[in-house]
Amino acid sequence: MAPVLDVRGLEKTYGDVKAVQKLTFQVAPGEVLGLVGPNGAGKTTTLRCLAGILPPSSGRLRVAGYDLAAFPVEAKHSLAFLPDEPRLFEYLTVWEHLNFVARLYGVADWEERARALLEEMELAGKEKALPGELSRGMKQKLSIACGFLHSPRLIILDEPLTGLDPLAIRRMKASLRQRAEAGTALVLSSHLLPLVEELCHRILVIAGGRAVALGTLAEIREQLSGPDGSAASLEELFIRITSAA
Ligand SMILES: Nc1ncnc2c1ncn2[C@@H]1O[C@H](COP(=O)(O)OP(=O)(O)OP(=O)(O)O)[C@@H](O)[C@H]1O
Repeated sequence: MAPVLDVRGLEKTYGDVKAVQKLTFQVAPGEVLGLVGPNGAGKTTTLRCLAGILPPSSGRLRVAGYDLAAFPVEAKHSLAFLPDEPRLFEYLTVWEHLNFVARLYGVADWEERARALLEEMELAGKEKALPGELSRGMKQKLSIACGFLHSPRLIILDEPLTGLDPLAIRRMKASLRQRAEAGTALVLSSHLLPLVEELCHRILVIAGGRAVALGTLAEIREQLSGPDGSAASLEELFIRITSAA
């Protein structure tokens, strides 16, 4: 099956800082890839490049078969990027946000979808609220609803559960799982390693901008810990890998 996301030799430098170096990986339809690494490892930079927000210094990115540099509109139409800090329009209500996103992406049956998403995100009844009247978690949920509205083939999430309460976390995990089961590819970055362990099919560990491990948790365990580490948690492996790197 053709990958939804194909990353070849991605590099990003800021002046003298090599934030991301030679990253190559693919994400298949229905697959959830977890991106983990210590502070400053290059996770946000990688996600911003994948979303077409930051131009890479070198390398090639394809989303749903479209080269992100050559066909940015088509590639971006196929993805949603959900940053860790929800970015909303101060003077648009919840409903107007969804309407605006629907018009940007040309979603014909948006009202029906928007209603279902507001139910899913527990925002029903908040249609007329402005962002200033929403809690931090509600803003996060609205941002996620906007990202899901055009049914993207690739969803990129930076720390998706920040600010959500325990019940909302459980629901969000179920929402992400459902979308993956329906064939959406997901890339999520998080420091919450139990979440990554629970949701992700494969894990990419980066440190100092470089990939230091890529595979299923079982494969990473086998590569790194040898026979004695067969039960090592992702947290233990993470500490071993990133200390060595
Ligand atoms: N706009 C920028 N200008 C210069 N350097 C930057 C910029 N953004 C990030 N960097 C540098 O790039 C490197 C990677 O940063 P990045 O934010 O991608 O890391 P991260 O893995 O997301 O970290 P964290 O877990 O702390 O969020 C760091 O050395 C950081 O200082």
